[in-house]
Amino acid sequence: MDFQSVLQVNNCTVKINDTSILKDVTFEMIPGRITALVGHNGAGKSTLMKAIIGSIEKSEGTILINGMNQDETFADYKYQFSYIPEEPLLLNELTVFQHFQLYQKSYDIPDAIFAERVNKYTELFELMDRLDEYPESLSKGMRQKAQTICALLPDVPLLLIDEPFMGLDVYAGADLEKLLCERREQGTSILLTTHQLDKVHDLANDFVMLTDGCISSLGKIEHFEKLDRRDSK
Ligand SMILES: Nc1ncnc2c1ncn2[C@@H]1O[C@H](COP(=O)(O)OP(=O)(O)OP(=O)(O)O)[C@@H](O)[C@H]1O
Repeated sequence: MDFQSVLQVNNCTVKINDTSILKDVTFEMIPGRITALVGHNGAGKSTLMKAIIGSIEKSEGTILINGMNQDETFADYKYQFSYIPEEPLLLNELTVFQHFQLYQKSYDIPDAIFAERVNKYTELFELMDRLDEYPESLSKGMRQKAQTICALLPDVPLLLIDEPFMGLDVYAGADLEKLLCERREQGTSILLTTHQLDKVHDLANDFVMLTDGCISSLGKIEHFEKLDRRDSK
């Protein structure tokens, strides 16, 4: 086992209704880098994200974060990552601030760090005046911002982000980009999906390309630049 990898996905197959959506997927991420998961619509990117967070069952393979096996130590495994889904998954009965508190409790975030990050991120994403509101009164972009802040509150080794810039205005997108770079400098590894190839080039160190549920290529971002761009749409 290679403990230098923050994420190891080994020979993963995921089936939905007997159809293989992911087929024998194997790749790893080394710490402190941003990896872009790219591929056309329906290639299996979100399914792979869901397999990593454990919300979809694999039929074969293993997934390890920091050497912790998803199938053996799930309680510890889940503290190794936070996840921003493509569509915000907020709870109707909790206010924005209560969502933040839920993350504080789940990840044992010390009060001082929690207060500092809530202030910093809500100011940055202009949610300061929305803390006591429920998700239904927020716009989609605001819900996405609240969800993004939740995932950025803990210090986790691995951040998983499905379409991070979807629904964010250009200012919020640029702020998020800066925050992700800041986190990478602090040693966090980030796996993100995006169709925005300019972002892939600006942000990522590595790429993994999925084609029809299989990895069709992977490597350093410099090599992605040499690929035919039509392959990644
Ligand atoms: N719950 C489901 N039931 C049946 N098929 C599904 C289900 N979820 C995903 N699929 C199928 O799995 C394949 C991969 O879907 P997935 O959402 O992972 O792709 P994606 O690469 O994230 O696409 P996009 O870029 O459009 O977000 C698609 O063919 C999709 O129809």
